Amino acid sequence: MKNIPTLFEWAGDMTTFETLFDKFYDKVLKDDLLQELFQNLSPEHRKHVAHFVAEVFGGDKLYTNLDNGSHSKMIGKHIGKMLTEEKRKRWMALLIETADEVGLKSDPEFRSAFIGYLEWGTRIAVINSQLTQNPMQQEEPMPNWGWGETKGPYLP
Ligand code: HEM
Repeated sequence: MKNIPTLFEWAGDMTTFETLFDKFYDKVLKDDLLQELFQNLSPEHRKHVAHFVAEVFGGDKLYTNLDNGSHSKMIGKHIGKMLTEEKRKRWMALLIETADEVGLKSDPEFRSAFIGYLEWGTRIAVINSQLTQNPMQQEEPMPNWGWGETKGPYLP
């Protein structure tokens, strides 16, 4: 395959990501374990997370350019939150459930990369949430996530 699409292109467009996180945070706000953590956040929170993940997957840089975010700012949001493994697992479970419900691409290659990123990102969030100061420099670049070992999209 000559032009390998980014994970963002393979998944769809910005609406794909915004819909995924919109439905996800609807669930989070009804969840016994996670509700408290998220109940006072602004309505923009879900859009920011959608933009962040879309940008990491190779989409337009809306988190950086529209939301005035950066990798360091995102890391900073988790500092001191004292997230637990139980909460991380619930966050993952609800997002994967939502992905199926909204019909996010479900081919093995895409889901492998998607889950790989979520495992990485959520575990880092838990680690950083135990800290009292942000360890990341402001100028650190955003992460880029690709297809990984599967090397590309599913080809029938
Ligand atoms: C891949 C994993 C994750 C990504 C990409 C991510 C992304 C983000 C981003 C971009 C923000 C900032 C939103 C804004 O600017 O409004 C944020 C904030 C937040 N995240 Fe995460 N997050 C992840 C995992 C988690 C997990 C596992 C939890 C909890 C179980 C969590 C809890 C929070 C909370 C509570 C905030 C808001 C903090 C505040 O503004 O007071 N995150 N996250």
